[in-house]
Amino acid sequence: EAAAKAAASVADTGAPTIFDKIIAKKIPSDIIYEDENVLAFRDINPQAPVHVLVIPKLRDGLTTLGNAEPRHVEVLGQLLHASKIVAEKEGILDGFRVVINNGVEACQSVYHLHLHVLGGRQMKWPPG
Ligand SMILES: CCNS(=O)(=O)OC[C@H]1O[C@@H](n2cnc3c(N)ncnc32)[C@H](O)[C@@H]1O
Repeated sequence: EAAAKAAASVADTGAPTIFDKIIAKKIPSDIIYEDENVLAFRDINPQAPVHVLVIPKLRDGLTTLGNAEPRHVEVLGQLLHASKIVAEKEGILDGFRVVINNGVEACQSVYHLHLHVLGGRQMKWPPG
């Protein structure tokens, strides 16, 4: 438990994640939006009719939001703006949720920062 938590907060070891393969177009993905800095693609295990992941193309230490530094402010804004574009494209601008899972207790499983854009159904609150 403690070890897992420590691991989750460890700075970027540079170890590739599955998202590196998606960015490099080495494995297939259903891309919804892409620009110079950001990539958005459908989640492989959707938790809602619309479930899209929004990631920075350059990780640069951004394994988790908890590892964000002042140098990341611009890309953090780009990720949020891209999330809005995804919601617009998916027709869920009037009802969507943006989720960042940070660390083991938040069920983070891929250590490359990503925003979940979820929608297309009535959401519940509080989240589980
Ligand atoms: C439990 C949340 N854990 S998480 O917040 O870390 O989210 C990781 C997300 O990546 C998704 N994922 C993993 N591999 C792929 C892939 N190859 N293509 C698209 N999405 C993927 C998972 O379904 C999961 O929702």
